[in-house]
Amino acid sequence: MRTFMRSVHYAVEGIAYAVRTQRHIRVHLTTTVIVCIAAAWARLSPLEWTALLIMCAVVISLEMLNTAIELTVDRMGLERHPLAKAAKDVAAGAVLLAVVFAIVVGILLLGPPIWQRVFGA
Ligand SMILES: Nc1ncnc2c1ncn2[C@@H]1O[C@H](COP(=O)(O)OP(=O)(O)OP(=O)(O)O)[C@@H](O)[C@H]1O
Repeated sequence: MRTFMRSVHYAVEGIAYAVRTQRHIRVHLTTTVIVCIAAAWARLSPLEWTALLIMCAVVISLEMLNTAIELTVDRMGLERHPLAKAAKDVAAGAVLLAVVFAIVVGILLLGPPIWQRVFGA
């Protein structure tokens, strides 16, 4: 149990570090809060909430892994290298893909109910 609590403690330290140092993670967290307010206002079903929350979690988690990869690459050496570039670019690409899919899911789920409530059509 002590080992588990220590692991949780280190994980929370990791989350705090990411939030403190990474502007993109703060942007994703703010977006998640806005999406949750919109989902509550649009009265989404539990299944729709699940899809939205999964997408938010995927984006934030991938952004944190992207940060971990950037830190690891920089720790190995700050000189320019094509493999360092590829590692960082692939990690950034993973975040971008997740963000694009999250936007599509958000529009599909939030678009129609918000449109209906705003324009009554
Ligand atoms: N050591 C390196 N060798 C070659 N190219 C690199 C290296 N470090 C960074 N790059 C290139 O510069 C880009 C930006 O890298 P950087 O480490 O500044 O991350 P970032 O995109 O600014 O991330 P963040 O804003 O989240 O800190 C990388 O995607 C990569 O293309």
